[in-house]
Amino acid sequence: MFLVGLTGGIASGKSSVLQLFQQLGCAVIDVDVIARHIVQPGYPAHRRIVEAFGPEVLLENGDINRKVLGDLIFKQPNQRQLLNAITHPEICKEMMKETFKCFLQGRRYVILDIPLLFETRKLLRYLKRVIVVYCDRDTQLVRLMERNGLSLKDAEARIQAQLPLKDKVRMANHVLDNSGQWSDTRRQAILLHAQLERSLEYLPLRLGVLVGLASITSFLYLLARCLLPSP
Ligand SMILES: CC(C)(COP(=O)(O)OP(=O)(O)OC[C@H]1O[C@@H](n2cnc3c(N)ncnc32)[C@H](O)[C@@H]1O)[C@@H](O)C(=O)NCCC(=O)NCCS
Ligand SMILES: Nc1ncnc2c1ncn2[C@@H]1O[C@H](COP(=O)(O)OP(=O)(O)OP(=O)(O)O)[C@@H](O)[C@H]1O
Repeated sequence: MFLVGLTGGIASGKSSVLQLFQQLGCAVIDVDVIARHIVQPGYPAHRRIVEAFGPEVLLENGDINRKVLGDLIFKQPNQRQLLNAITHPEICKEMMKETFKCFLQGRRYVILDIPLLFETRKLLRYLKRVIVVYCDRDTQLVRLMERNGLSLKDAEARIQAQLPLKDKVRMANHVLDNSGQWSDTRRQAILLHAQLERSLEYLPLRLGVLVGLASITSFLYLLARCLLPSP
């Protein structure tokens, strides 16, 4: 099974594209969903967040107040590092479990939406391909402000907390430009899906050819040893 990473910037359109790949029949894993799961009350990360940031980051029902915690960590890099140190190992464990489930289901490849793939870099070596969902900065700002009801200043702080999207584009194998209409992105994603399906099909084939060639070479070598007189 092969792993394909999908990343981008905050509100660049990763989840929308991931949903489309899922509709096209791909196995998908959304790391933001995992990140929300592992901070529920009762989980170790929840306890450690309260210890580190205090009860101010809790709602009345005990859930994490994501708005308060978000405002805190997107403005202060040291607080962000602290939250990452608590959540990332737990996210990683859960992601490995989900990936293993896909393997047991016999999936040929799985697409993982990992927002901080290039910031953390740890998972890059396991990925066969990386797709970056790009959109220009003004569009990203507007979409982020609208979706999260943020001021310009707060939205800019969130974008600043990540590597520039242009740098991520340079490190990608495939780029989907989501600056325009959704129908345009959808068209690009459908083409990319077909391309991925084709190219990943060739991998087992190439392996088969290699094994075949190795077997023929060994057979010829043994045959030559039997037929040729020994010195
Ligand atoms: C800070 C939190 C509470 C804000 O919650 P909120 O519901 O507002 O945002 P959500 O979780 O939907 O994340 C939205 C996007 O924010 C960006 N983002 C989230 N966490 C971080 C971070 N630590 N550093 C930089 N960008 C981040 C990503 O692009 C993500 O896709 C939450 O994002 C969180 O718990 N983050 C820590 C876990 C993490 O690193 N998640 C990112 C996936 S590895
Ligand atoms: N092509 C598009 N045209 C208009 N709106 C779009 C387009 N693509 C995405 N959006 C909207 O932009 C917002 C961000 O999209 P989405 O949630 O898919 O981004 P994301 O990269 O997953 O965000 P995050 O990093 O916060 O998880 C959403 O409100 C979505 O509906």
